Amino acid sequence: MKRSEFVKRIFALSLLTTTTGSLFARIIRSKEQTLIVYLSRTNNTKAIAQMIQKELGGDLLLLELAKPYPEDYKKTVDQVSNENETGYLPELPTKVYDIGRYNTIFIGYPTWDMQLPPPMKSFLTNHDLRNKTIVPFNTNAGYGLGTSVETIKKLSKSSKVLEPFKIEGGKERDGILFVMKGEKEKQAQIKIKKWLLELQLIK
Ligand SMILES: Cc1cc2nc3c(=O)[nH]c(=O)nc-3n(C[C@H](O)[C@H](O)[C@H](O)COP(=O)(O)O)c2cc1C
Repeated sequence: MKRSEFVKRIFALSLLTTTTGSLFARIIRSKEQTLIVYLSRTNNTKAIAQMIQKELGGDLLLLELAKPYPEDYKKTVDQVSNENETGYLPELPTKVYDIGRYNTIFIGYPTWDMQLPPPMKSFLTNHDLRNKTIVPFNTNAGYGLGTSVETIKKLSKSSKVLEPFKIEGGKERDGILFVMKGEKEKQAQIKIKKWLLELQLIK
């Protein structure tokens, strides 16, 4: 890597800091004006985020939590349900200070409680997403997107929200965790390509 390119990359990374001052969010690659931000507990949504990045490029950002959810599924379900009822927005250690440089922001999440997960509500609330193109993508246990896209539209103000991608992922309730491998992974790759073509984000 040339020195100038290295400096440019470090600069891009340094624009992402945590509120505690420690570096950095997990940016895998710094390129273009696309940000792919995702929340993932059992890595299905993460796999989809990585497939999108492979097709399109862009910066990949895992949404981390100041206080992670319990490992226990049932306890997590109860906590999420409570947060949804009270409108509690969990604290995120990460803020993307240079959000202005991105035109297109992919928002990836699992369906939780038939809603947008509270941490993603926090992310959308904490960032100025006016006049962006927002592209939702989702994995779920077979029950679909719930109210998540309506919530994204509400929280991203005047941004244009494109047609979401959704695919069946894990079923943690039944002990089925990561499924994006083998034939399922291939199907997902084909489905993502078709979706991005339809959105005219790739040619
Ligand atoms: C707290 C919690 C709540 C969930 N609620 C739903 C739901 O309401 N509907 C649904 O289809 N799947 C639900 N799921 C299943 C996840 O959406 C599904 O397993 C998804 O693929 C997980 O993505 P991940 O591997 O990226 O974490 C829930 C999972 C968790 C952990």
